[in-house]
Amino acid sequence: MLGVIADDVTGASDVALALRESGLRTVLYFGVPGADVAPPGEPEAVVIALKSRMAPPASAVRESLAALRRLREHGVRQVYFKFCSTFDSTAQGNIGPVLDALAAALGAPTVLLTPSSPQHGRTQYEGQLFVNGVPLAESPMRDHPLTPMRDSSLPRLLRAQTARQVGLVRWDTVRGGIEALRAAIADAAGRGDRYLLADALTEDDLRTLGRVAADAPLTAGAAGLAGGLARAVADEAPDVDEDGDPLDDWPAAVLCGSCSARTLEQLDALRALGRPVHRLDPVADPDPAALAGRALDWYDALPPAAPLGAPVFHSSVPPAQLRSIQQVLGTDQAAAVLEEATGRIAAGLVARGVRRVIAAGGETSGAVVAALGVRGGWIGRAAAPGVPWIRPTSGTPAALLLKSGNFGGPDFLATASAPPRDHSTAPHGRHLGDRR
Ligand SMILES: Nc1ncnc2c1ncn2[C@@H]1O[C@H](COP(=O)(O)OP(=O)(O)OP(=O)(O)O)[C@@H](O)[C@H]1O
Ligand SMILES: O=C(O)[C@@H](O)C(=O)CO
Repeated sequence: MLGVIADDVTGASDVALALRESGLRTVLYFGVPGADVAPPGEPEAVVIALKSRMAPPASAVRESLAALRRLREHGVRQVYFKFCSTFDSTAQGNIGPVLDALAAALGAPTVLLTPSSPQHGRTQYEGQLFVNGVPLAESPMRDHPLTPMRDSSLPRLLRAQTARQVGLVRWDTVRGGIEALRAAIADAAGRGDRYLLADALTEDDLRTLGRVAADAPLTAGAAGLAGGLARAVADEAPDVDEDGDPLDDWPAAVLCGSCSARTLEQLDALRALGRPVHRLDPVADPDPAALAGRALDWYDALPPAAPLGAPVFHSSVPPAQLRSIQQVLGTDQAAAVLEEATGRIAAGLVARGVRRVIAAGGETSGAVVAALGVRGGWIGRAAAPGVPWIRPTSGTPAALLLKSGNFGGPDFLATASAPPRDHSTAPHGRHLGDRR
């Protein structure tokens, strides 16, 4: 069984989908499951979603080691550490410190890793990370609210976070095939390299890397290499788990905390459709309970049977406006207020009958999952690459769609939250009663 430790919840659903699509029966947990929780069915992969990306390094390490212990108790011998395909992290971590701790605990002499995820437009070449062909530091990630990425060199980024030796596996070596790659890894290990950042431009490259890492105790990266690894170890055609799929007529709501360029575009598409949109302004109302209360009052006042479509709650603003809000409240305080308010809104919406909760942003989704008390879920159909519907096994009757900030096309949120085709259903479900 393959065990995955993911540093945020949208990343966890992204990697869980990649594993499922590569043929492994996959179960997803939010947070480290209790010792008494046995995985349902007979999964071939277990993903544990942490919310450790932005945590202080010491607690990210503690949480990751707790996840590792639980995975080992479930019989996992091979571990994948899932971090963001845009290497979201600070100079202190948490990718380096978590890798150091996992590698030590698993006795992994060298660790192969890459954030490359071509299906999401992320590629690594000569150690540089590209986002849709643009160097990371020139992509919209340079304006990320919590982890602005201002360097595209992966070796430099990782070296700032670990004392261990970082090496590079160049693309021509990867293209040279399995044997050349194995020899290059052995050479690098002989030179003392502990982390090997592997160039990868295509799914084929990731499959080659996956085959070489198929027996390694620890591998790391984004969903791309996890898929390559899964394809190397899976021996059956992909299974499809219908249990994760919500019905199209379940009342939906959209909650956006991501300020990514793509999420802003998706919000514009929702506005263009005339969807009811409510903005959360943490400066006007820095008390999360009051901010959430006002949002739910707005929802309660919407005309129940008008075909307005799913309501949208968001705090997403363009970079300049974001900076001025952060200057007033402080970055962490603004995020904390908004995340708590968003969680409260999600819980209030589910209590009012919403059964499809669509959240944009990893931290935001983490807050939603925590507020709904969801501990685990089955992976359903993909609404977009890397974005599966999740059917929780506990905590809420609602299906969840947890979208990484940058994922999905411009119409993704509109399509995913589309009202049922026949408009006889109430737009946000207060007449629908209990579903399925
Ligand atoms: N108007 C705002 N002012 C200040 N902070 C905000 C504002 N809107 C959102 N935020 C915060 O910015 C952070 C956005 O991070 P989040 O992980 O949710 O999105 P993302 O980084 O775009 O997504 P991903 O991690 O999936 O790529 C959250 O902590 C959110 O609360
Ligand atoms: O790898 C990615 O880009 C995503 O799965 C993610 O982690 C965003 O938070």
